[in-house]
Amino acid sequence: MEQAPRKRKGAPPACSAARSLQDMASRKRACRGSDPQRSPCADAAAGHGGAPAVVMTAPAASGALASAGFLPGRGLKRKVGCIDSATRIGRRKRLESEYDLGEEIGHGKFGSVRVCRARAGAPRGEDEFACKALPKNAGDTAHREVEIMQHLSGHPGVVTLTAVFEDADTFYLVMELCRGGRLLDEVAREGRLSERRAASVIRELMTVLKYCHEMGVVHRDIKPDNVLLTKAGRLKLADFGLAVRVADGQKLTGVAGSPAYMAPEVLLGNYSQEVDIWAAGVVLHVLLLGTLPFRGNSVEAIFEAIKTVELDFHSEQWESVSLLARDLISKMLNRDASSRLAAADVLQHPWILFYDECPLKAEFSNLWSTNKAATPVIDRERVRSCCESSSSEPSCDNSEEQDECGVVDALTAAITQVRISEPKRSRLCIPAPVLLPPSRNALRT
Ligand SMILES: Nc1ncnc2c1ncn2[C@@H]1O[C@H](COP(=O)(O)OP(=O)(O)OP(=O)(O)O)[C@@H](O)[C@H]1O
Repeated sequence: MEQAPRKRKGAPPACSAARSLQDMASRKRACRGSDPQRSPCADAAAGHGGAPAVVMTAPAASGALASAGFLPGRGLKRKVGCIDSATRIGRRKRLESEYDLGEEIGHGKFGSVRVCRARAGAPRGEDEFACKALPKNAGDTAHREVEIMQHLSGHPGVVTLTAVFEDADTFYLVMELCRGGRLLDEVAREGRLSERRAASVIRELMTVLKYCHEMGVVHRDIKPDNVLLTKAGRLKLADFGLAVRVADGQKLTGVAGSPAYMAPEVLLGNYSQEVDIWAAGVVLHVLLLGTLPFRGNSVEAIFEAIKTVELDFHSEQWESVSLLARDLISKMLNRDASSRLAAADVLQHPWILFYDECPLKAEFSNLWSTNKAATPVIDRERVRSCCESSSSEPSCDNSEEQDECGVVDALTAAITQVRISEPKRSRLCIPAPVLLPPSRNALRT
C-alpha cells in the first residue's frame, strides 16, 4: 500500500472515485489563483486502486518543457494538474453528437478502446481518434490517467488527450489515434528486432521517459503493450493508469505494475522513477532476444526470479547480440537502483549513440554485425569521406574537432567501456501466462 495520507492545511478534499467532471472542473477553478504546481488530483495519483493518497507535487511544467526543448504553445497553460479547458469535457450526449464511435481496436484491464471519427462540423473534426472507455468504479484510474496525460501533454512521445466525456458509469477519453499498433505486435510479428530498430525504440522511449521523470511522473507500467506507434513508426507512450507524480527524493511504496517488468525495489516497497528504467531494460531484452529475462509459472516465481536470477550474458542466446547492447541491458537491469542508469545516461550510452550519430553508422553497423564481439576496424579515411558527402547531416560538419562525426569516439568509448561480468547463477524458468489474483488489482499482466 502507498504511504498514509498527509493532511494539508487548506488543501482541497482528495479526489474520489465517484467524482464527476463537474467536481473536477470546480477543483480546477480552485487551483487557479493558488500555487500552480499543486494539484489536488495529484494527491489521488499517489495511490491506486482506491489506496490512500499521498501529497504529491511536480516540478514547474514550463521549466521542464523548456529544458526539454519545447516552445510554449498549445496545452502549456493547463499544466496545473486539473482538468482544464484545453481538454474539452462534456456529457456522453456530446460525445455522440461530435463523434461516430467505430470498431474496437483494443481492450485493457479497465475497458475497451474504439476508433472514433469526428462528425463534420465538430471541433477538430478533421481526424480520427481513439476513444478509451473507463468505468467510474475502477478506483481513481480515470482521474489519474486524465490528470497525468494533461500534465505531460505537448510532448511528441506522449499520446495527446483531446477531450473527456462522461455518463453515469463511464468516462470516455478521446485521444490521438496511434495507427501503427503496439510495440508488442511488432515484436510478435518479427520475433526479434534488429539492433538498429531496438536502439531507435529505446532512444525514443528514453527521450519520453526523461521528460516524464523531469515532470515528476513515474509511469510504473512500461511494457511493449503500452508503447504505441504512429503510422510513421514513431513511438507514443500510453496507458498512464498506474502513473504517479512524485516530488524530488520521494519514495513510493505500493506494489504496482506488470509482474515480469517490475523492478526488485518495487517488491521491497521502496522505489521511485528508476523502476521505469528497469522495465525499459526488460523491454530491451524482449526486443533483442524475443524472451522475458525473468520468468516463472506464477507471480511468486516471477518475483523470485526478479530478485535472484543473474543473467548469463555469455550464454549461447546472447551470441548474436553485440557486447554494447549486452552492456546497456546489464546497466539498466542493475538491481541497485541508485547505480542504475537514468534515462539521460541511457541516451548517452555508446550503443544508443552508435545507431544515432550520423549516416555512416550504417557502414559500421554492417561491418560490426558480421562479428558483434569483435573490435570494429575503423577506416578513418572512409569515415571522413562519408562525413564530407553527407552535408545534410548536421552532426557531420567536417571539422577536425568533430573528427568522424563522433562515431569513432562513440566506438572507442564503447569498446573501452564494455564490461560484461562473468556468468553467475542462472535459473531456468518456464514461461507461462500469469493469472493474477483479483485482489491484486494494481498488478497488470
Ligand atoms: N491512442 C490509442 N491509439 C490506438 N490504440 C490504442 C490507443 N490507446 C489504447 N489503444 C489500444 O487499446 C489497448 C488498451 O489500452 P490501454 O492499455 O490504454 O488500456 P488499459 O485498460 O489501461 O490496458 P491494460 O490492461 O493493458 O493496462 C492498447 O493496448 C492498444 O492496443
